[in-house]
Amino acid sequence: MNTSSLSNAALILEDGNIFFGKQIGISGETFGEIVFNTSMTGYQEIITDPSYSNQIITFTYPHIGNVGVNKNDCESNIVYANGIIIRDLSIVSSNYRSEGSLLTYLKKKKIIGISDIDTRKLTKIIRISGSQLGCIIAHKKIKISKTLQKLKQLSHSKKIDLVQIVSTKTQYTLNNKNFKINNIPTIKNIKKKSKTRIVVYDFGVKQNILKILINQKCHITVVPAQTSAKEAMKLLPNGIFLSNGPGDPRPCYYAINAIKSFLKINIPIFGICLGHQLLALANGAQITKMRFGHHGGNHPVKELCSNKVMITSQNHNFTVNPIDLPKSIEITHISLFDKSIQGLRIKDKNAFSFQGHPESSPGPHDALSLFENFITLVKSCNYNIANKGEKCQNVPI
Ligand SMILES: NC(=O)CC[C@H](N)C(=O)O
Repeated sequence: MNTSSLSNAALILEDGNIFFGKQIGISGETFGEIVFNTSMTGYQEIITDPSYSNQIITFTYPHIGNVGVNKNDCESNIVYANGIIIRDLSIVSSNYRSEGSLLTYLKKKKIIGISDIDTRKLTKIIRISGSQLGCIIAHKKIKISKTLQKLKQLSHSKKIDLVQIVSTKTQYTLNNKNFKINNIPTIKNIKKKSKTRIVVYDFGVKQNILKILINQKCHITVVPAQTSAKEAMKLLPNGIFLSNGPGDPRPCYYAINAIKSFLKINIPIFGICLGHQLLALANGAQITKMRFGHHGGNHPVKELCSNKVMITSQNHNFTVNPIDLPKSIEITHISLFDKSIQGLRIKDKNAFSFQGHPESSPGPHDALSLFENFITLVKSCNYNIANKGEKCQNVPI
């Protein structure tokens, strides 16, 4: 198909809408679920967040690339997003921390993107129709009917468990030598005496979560998503952290089983985003897909016990269904945008979770105190802490 001389790329949506624009990144074709992110800053953290695996991100903020890219702002070494869609790519990277341009970075990471399209119009389409699949074609041979056919096939294909793809394949430990820890908000009220042993379930964990835990003097062991509770308990953890991650949490039966075991022995648990959804599933709640999800840095969330409102960073397409919520679950936070569940606590257990991103990166730090709550809970439970002369003992699971 012949497009205008300025266009060398197209975005084709499942519903037949087509946008012509300019290729950014490498040439080729890429498919994925189109989501829009409303953050005004933090494009590098967003594209490297493993939770965006298999998705194509539209940035509603019109100028992307202004501050370039740098090593420290990556949420992983891989760009997990399947593609990016922007209005204007900045040709100048103007920031003292910049180590290169976004364009060069996209090419290096072999990412396909499109610029110079009406992202406001695209966002309105997604808001009305709900999430849909799309394809960026970044070469001259744009074959619309063939692409539409492939999009139809994809929308009917079996959903894959993305967590197993992005999770670490091997267990590893971390300390503060592993990170150049700067720009990490410090939580003030934590006593930094003894190391707290945390097992982090990596469902697609963001680096900033690990940095914050390490900054709180935690000794961290990151384990693959499929690690059984028995294996994890051999590490004598004082607490379990359930990370964020991509896709639908419902196929992650292995993690749901492990969480059920952790709940039985009542070890402290904190879950973020996908981790929150898995904790809910382990307690018998239902998960549903949202119309177009929450992706942005300005989502108001109310803590129900205090009526305090915090502005939070969010990135999710699924949510805990409030209908027929099991009695064991207490809702602790709700979204002031759509009243969806944003936080929960398991009654009579040392387990709680948050749907948004208290680690931010990018986004506001209002919910950071949830990490403080976790560390305080872990310290007060003394799980796997030996008294003088005793050895740590695990409760058999
Ligand atoms: N950031 C996340 O952990 C996302 C969780 C889940 N994949 C969702 O889209 O709802």
